Amino acid sequence: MAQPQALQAGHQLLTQLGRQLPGLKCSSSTCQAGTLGLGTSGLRLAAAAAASASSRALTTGTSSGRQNRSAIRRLKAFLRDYKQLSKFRLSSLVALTASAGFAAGSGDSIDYAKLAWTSLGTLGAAAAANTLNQLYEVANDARMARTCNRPLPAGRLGSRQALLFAALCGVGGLWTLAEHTNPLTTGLGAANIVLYAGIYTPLKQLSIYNTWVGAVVGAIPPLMGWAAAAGELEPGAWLLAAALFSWQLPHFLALAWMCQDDYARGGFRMLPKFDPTGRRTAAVALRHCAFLLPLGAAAAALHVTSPWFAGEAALLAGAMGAGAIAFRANPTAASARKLFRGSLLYLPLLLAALAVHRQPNRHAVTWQDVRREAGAAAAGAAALLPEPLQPGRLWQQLQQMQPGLHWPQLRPVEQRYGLVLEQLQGIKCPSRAYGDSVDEQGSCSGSGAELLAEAAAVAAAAGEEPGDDAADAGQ
Ligand SMILES: CC(C)=CCC/C(C)=C/CC/C(C)=C/COP(=O)(O)OP(=O)(O)O
Repeated sequence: MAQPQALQAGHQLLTQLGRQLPGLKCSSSTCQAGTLGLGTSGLRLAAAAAASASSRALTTGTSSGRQNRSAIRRLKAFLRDYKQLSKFRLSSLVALTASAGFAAGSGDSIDYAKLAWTSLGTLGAAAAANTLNQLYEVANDARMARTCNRPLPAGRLGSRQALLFAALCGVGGLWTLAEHTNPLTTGLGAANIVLYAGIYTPLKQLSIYNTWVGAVVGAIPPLMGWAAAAGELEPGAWLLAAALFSWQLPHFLALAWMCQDDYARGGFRMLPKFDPTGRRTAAVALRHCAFLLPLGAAAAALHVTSPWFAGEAALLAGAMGAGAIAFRANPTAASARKLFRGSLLYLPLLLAALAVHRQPNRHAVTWQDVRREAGAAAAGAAALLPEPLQPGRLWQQLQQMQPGLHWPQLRPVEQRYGLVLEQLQGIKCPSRAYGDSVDEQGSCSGSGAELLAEAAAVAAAAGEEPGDDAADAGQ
């Protein structure tokens, strides 16, 4: 019994140590054990306990059990390092904002498989960007208590491993987006890696405006999600991006205020360093909380959400704004921490409210929807339509929209519908392809479902009057 207990004690101490490392406070000045509240003697004690536990295990334990445990420990440490390299929590939050964009940009139904691919691709791209960011900042991170235990400055991973990981995540993420979404989404993902790793990251050491550029980086993932769902960027997408932009300023400025000495040690130029009274920092944070107040009303006005969201979003922004007001009145580490924590609550709550009150995007009919419905309609039509089928009114409308289309002289009718749909794939706005209502400017409205219902009605009419081409033509 003594052996497992001894092992457990050693393991617990090491685990405790491991847990405390990522929780370093940014106010400490070094990355040594003293900052952990354990002290170097505590560290030695932990190491001694672990060593004594393992030596006892050596004498009494079975070697295979020991090997298994040590292999599991190594695997866990390995995974933990790569998780840190990807800034997994931040990358997951980024993927979540892309999912929110996808849901908001979707039509009547959400294509969950595509949503999952979009989130996964975004996660890969964000992990690549975060790894490149850490590769650039090894020396800076080593000087900061908040970041010195990251795998690169701590020496647990080398730059070649990190570069390979960045390449794998980046290529994998962008390939996933290219394969499962569209060029717009993939292009935004690629551009965002360049913006974050190539522009924002060096700018952190050059100008306080890095925070604003970083806010643009954080605003792009919801655009990616929307683009993946709808194939284009509509006003609702820009509204979501604006929300993410404004949210990041109070969030990152509060963090920069709390950790200002640490950032200065790292060589980063953050606004608080040049703002000893905190008035400018607080004013920017407060201004962006104010920008968030009417966000929900704008979303409701654009039919992105129901009007309920207007009230809820205003309440959430008001609560975060109260934190910013308190910070402005008394810019201390404590009031900055409150604002920071408030911002951490704000975003998931806002996204949850958006998901609950989302309204279908009338402009977005996914090709999955169209194909599914067309398949069903075509199957029904095949049973009813007389042969040969002549191009009817619907077809004429489609040709007006897209003059290059040709009528496939093929039977049976399912194939014909299938081929027409194949040709329509290239059209940017699927509902426009259906020609339900297209205004002078070429803006599209209506939905594929409406036209398919019309197709089914025409098919049914043709079935009632076999051979009557006029019915098919809808004339
Ligand atoms: C699709 C894609 C490429 C998305 C990228 C999204 C992304 C990485 C957003 C993060 C935005 C941001 C300013 C983080 C802070 O970085 P920091 O360098 O200040 O953080 P640190 O101080 O913890 O290193």
